[in-house]
Amino acid sequence: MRTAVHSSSVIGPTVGFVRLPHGEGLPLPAYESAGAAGMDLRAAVPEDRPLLILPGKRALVPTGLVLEIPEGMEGQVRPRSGLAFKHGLTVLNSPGTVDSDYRGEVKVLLVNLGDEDFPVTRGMRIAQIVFAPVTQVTVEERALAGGTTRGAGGFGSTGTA
Ligand SMILES: O=c1ccn([C@H]2C[C@H](O)[C@@H](COP(=O)(O)OP(=O)(O)OP(=O)(O)O)O2)c(=O)[nH]1
Ligand SMILES: [Mg+2]
Repeated sequence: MRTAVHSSSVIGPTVGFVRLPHGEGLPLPAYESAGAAGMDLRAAVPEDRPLLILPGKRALVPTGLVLEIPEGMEGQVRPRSGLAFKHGLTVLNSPGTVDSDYRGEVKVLLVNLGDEDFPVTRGMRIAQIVFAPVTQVTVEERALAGGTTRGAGGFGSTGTA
């Protein structure tokens, strides 16, 4: 049973959603619980032609949506943990980055890491998108980086336990 879509009391920035013709009839993404971080994205594949992803293969899945994300924000396309756990299905480039100036269709790059064929059907919730602030920095070339206690230690330099 699907639970009701919640309308959060949190008022955030507004993101524009434009539905493309092949997305007609699909529900717009929505927060599925009051405190959800992401909105689920649905597959805008033809009703009569599910997209079959074979084990080890990947597919770019259309969502039927063009977004208008405010400047200073991005959309992060992330896997749904249920699909990853049950079927080994994940987002290959996770988190996918949707730039605020992108006006093409948002697509989800799914990869099947499971051992069975996975059929993506129309309207299936295949991934989620999280909107987040972005900071663009100014590049300042320097001759040397200032010293720190860590220095160049990394990749396990502080131990494993
Ligand atoms: O999961 C994703 C990732 C990206 N995009 C779209 C929106 C993003 O703004 C654009 C470019 O993404 P990215 O910068 O990750 O790809 P690129 O390989 O660097 O392509 P480009 O040269 O177009 O930036 O592709 C998606 O629809 N879904
Ligand atoms: Mg890029």
